[in-house]
Amino acid sequence: MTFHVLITDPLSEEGIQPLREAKNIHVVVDTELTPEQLEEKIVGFDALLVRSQTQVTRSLISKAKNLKIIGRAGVGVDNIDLEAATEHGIIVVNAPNGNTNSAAEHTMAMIMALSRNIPQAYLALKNHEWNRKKYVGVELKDKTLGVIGLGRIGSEVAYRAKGQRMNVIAYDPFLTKEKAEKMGIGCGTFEEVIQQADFITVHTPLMKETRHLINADAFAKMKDGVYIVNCARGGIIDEDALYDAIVSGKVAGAALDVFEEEPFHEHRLLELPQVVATPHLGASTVEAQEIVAIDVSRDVIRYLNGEPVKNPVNLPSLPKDVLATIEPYFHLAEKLGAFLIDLVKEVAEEIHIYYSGELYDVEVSPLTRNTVKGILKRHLGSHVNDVNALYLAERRDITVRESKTSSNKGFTNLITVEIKTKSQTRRVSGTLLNGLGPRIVKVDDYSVDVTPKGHMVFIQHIDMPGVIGRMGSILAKHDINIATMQVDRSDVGGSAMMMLTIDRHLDDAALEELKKLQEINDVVAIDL
Ligand SMILES: NC(=O)C1=CN([C@@H]2O[C@H](COP(=O)(O)OP(=O)(O)OC[C@H]3O[C@@H](n4cnc5c(N)ncnc54)[C@H](O)[C@@H]3O)[C@@H](O)[C@H]2O)C=CC1
Ligand SMILES: O=C(O)C(=O)COP(=O)(O)O
Repeated sequence: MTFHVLITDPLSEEGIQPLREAKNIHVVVDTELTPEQLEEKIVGFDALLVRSQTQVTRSLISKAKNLKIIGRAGVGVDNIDLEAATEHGIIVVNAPNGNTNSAAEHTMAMIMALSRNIPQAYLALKNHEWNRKKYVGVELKDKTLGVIGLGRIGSEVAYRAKGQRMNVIAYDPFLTKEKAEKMGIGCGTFEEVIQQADFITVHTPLMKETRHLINADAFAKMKDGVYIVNCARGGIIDEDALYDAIVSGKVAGAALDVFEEEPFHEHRLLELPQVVATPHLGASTVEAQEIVAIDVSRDVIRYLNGEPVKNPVNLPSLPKDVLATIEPYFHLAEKLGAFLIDLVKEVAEEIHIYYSGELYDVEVSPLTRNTVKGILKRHLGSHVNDVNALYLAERRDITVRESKTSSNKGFTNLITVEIKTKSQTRRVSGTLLNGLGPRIVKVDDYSVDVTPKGHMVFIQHIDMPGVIGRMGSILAKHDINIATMQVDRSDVGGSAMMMLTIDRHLDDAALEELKKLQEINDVVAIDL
C-alpha cells in the first residue's frame, strides 16, 4: 500500500529525505494552495506536513477523509485545530526540540538590535543619513531581563542573556527556587518579574491563558522605558496596548518576530520608529529546518507503518475494549484534576489517584493520564493530552501515583485525586452516577454533590449565622446569580465550606469583596 503525504509549507529538502526514500510513501509538495484549493486536494492524502502558515482548520479536517496524521515541523500547534483532529482520530505530531537554539538565538539578536537601534540606523544609512546622535543605545550589561515562560526556549534565552552579563529573572508556573538557583537566575511571580525587568521577553505557548498576557494592565506595572520582546506568538502581547504604551513613552521599544495576524503587508506597529521586526523568522535557520523536518518525517513514517510515534501532541486511539469500559470516566477524571489544581492554586509536586468500586478491577492508566492532563492543561495549555500528560509531568518532576482501594465509601465507583504542593495536601472525590453523569462528592473532608461543570466558587468559612446572607448579598451586588449551593461543616461553629455554581465567572472585584468578609477564610473561583 502506498501512503500519500502532502507538504503545504516550505520544508527543508534535506529534512524530508526520509519520506522521499521510504518505499511505501509518495510525497507531494505544494506550498501555493489557497485554503479552498487545499480543502479540495486534501481528500486523497494520508498525511499532511505543515509549519505555522497553513491553517489546519476544523473545516479542512472534516474534508480530509483519509488523513491519519498531521505533522507540524516546529513547536507551536496553534494553527492546528487539535480538538477537530482528535475527534477525527487524526494524530498530530510536532518537532519540539529542533528549533530551540534558533529561536533563542533570534531572540538574543532581536534584543541586541533593539538596544542598539541597529535596524533603524541601517535604514537611515541606506537613506544617506549619517546620524550618530539619533541612534544612541543602551547597554545590556547589568540590565534585568524578565523571561516569561521558562521552557526550552526561555531557558536557552536566559543562559545566553547571562553571557551578556544581564541579570535574569523568570516567571513560569513550574519554576522552583531550586531550579532557578541552579540556573543562576532569579525567579518571581508574573507581577514581580514585569515590575523589575528592563527588558521583558515572552516564551509561553499561545493559549487561552496566555492570550493578551501582556496587556494594558501589565504595561502599567512595568518600569518606565521598558523594552518588550516577542519571539513566541502573536497574541501573547495585546498589540493595541503595546502601540499605546510605546506612543505614551512607557515602553521604550519593542522587538517583534510574531504578530496577531500573519502574514501582513502593512502593520501600524511598524509605523513606530521604536519597533524592530522580523517576519516570523525565529525557526528559520538551515540547521533548525533540517532537524524539525527530519523529526516530523520520521514520526510520519513510523505512524503510517503502525509504530509508536516520538512526539505525539494529541490523543491516540485506544484499544476498543479498554475504551468501552473507561471512556465514560474520561471527562470526570479530567474535571477532578482541573478542579483540584484550581483549588490548590499552586504547582503540584505529587499527584495521587485512588480508584475504587467497579474501577478496582479495570485498567485505569488512561484515566490517570486524563486526570494529569486536567491538572497540567491549566499551566501548559491545550497541547497537553493523555498521550503526553505523564511525560510532561515527569519532565517537571511531578510524581504521579495510582492506587486501587477497596474502600469505596458506599459509591459503586469512586475516583479520589490528591495533590501535594509545597504547602498543602488537598483531595477531591468524584463518581459517575448511573444515568446522571459525573459528580463531585467530596472536597477534602467535606461532602458535596455537584456536577463538575461551568462556573463554581469554593468558599471556606467559619460556621456562624449570617455568613451565607452576606456572601449572597455581595454576589447579588455584582449581578452574579447563584445556580446551586451546598454547605457542609466540620462541627458546629467550626470550619465550614460552601460550594456554589454560578451563572458567570466570579470576577476579581467580587472575589476580593468576598475575601474581605471576616468569617471567610478563602474563596476560589473555578471554571470547568
Ligand atoms: N518565533 C518562532 O519562530 C518560534 C516560536 N516558538 C514559540 O515559542 C513557544 C515556546 O516554545 P518552547 O520553549 O519550545 O515551549 P515549552 O513548552 O518548552 O515552554 C513553554 C513554557 O511556558 C510556560 N508557561 C505556560 N503558561 C505560562 C504562563 N501563563 N506564564 C508563564 N509561563 C507559562 C510553561 O510552563 C513552559 O515551561 C512555542 O509555543 C511557540 O509558540 C517556538 C519556536 C520558534
Ligand atoms: O516552531 C514554532 O512554533 C514556530 O513558530 C516556527 O514557525 P515556522 O515553522 O517557522 O513557521
